[in-house]
Amino acid sequence: MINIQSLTFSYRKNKPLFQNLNLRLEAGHVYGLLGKNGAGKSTLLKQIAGLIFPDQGFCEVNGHISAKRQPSFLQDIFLVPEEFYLPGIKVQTYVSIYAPFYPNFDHNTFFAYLKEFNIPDGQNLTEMSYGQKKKVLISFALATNTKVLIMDEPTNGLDIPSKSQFRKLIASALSDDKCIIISTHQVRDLDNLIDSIVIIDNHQIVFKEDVQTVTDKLSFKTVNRLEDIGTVLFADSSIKGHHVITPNNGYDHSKVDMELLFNAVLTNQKPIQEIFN
Ligand SMILES: Nc1ncnc2c1ncn2[C@@H]1O[C@H](COP(=O)(O)OP(=O)(O)OP(=O)(O)O)[C@@H](O)[C@H]1O
Repeated sequence: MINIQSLTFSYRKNKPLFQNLNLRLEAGHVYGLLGKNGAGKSTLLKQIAGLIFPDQGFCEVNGHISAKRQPSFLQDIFLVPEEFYLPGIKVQTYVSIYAPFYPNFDHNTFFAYLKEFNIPDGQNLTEMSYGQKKKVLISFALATNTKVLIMDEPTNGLDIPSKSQFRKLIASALSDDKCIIISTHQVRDLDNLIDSIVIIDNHQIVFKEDVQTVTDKLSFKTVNRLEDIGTVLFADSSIKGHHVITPNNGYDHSKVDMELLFNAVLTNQKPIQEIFN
């Protein structure tokens, strides 16, 4: 569904952010895009959405080259940016202006999502807090029914109950023909929602695996003594003990600790990659 090939891009001369970056994303998945500050997550999402253009290579979405920004491409992709501006108008007016750009927009679902988030639909957007505006934008994004839905740090600014509502809404919106990409630092917010993990680092995609494959090949556990277990691929200690990643012997069914996996991939990349190759 999304095919990025040999993407090279820099904001400033001689400082490439991406160098021959390749990535394929399929429909029917919720991808979690992880990376350090400044790794290029937002930039990559903007490249996919056709908001900025490659220096070399291309991003192709459903057969359309993003940079060409054809109407048939734009009506089937929606990006919820990390920072956004909403005009000072009522929610209903906002919908009547912007929904027509999306032929599959579902008004009933939009107002149902707003209700789920406790946002009164008669309110003016200028009278809303940042979190409330974000809920309007997320509801709008989901109601567009676009094949590709991209969200940059969507849970930033959401209160604790809204985070679980958000997970519920995304899970219910996913279908076999949709691809959802979420960039986040708040991996715990998206636990149980993300089914594939993509990590960007050092101008490249350094890890891309579905959660099932990760748990088939790796075990995540907490132990008191590192000496008691065999090969340790990565360990992080806390007062609760040593949180470790070990190769899975084939019998373990542990839950992925995304934070631990992220730190492991960034600090001990080669042995982890070898397990997946
Ligand atoms: N408009 C711009 N002009 C010049 N440089 C930019 C611009 N936007 C981003 N950058 C630079 O590109 C790099 C990647 O930025 P980007 O926002 O894509 O990273 P990120 O992974 O989303 O970071 P964060 O986790 O902090 O949100 C950073 O070094 C940033 O300073």
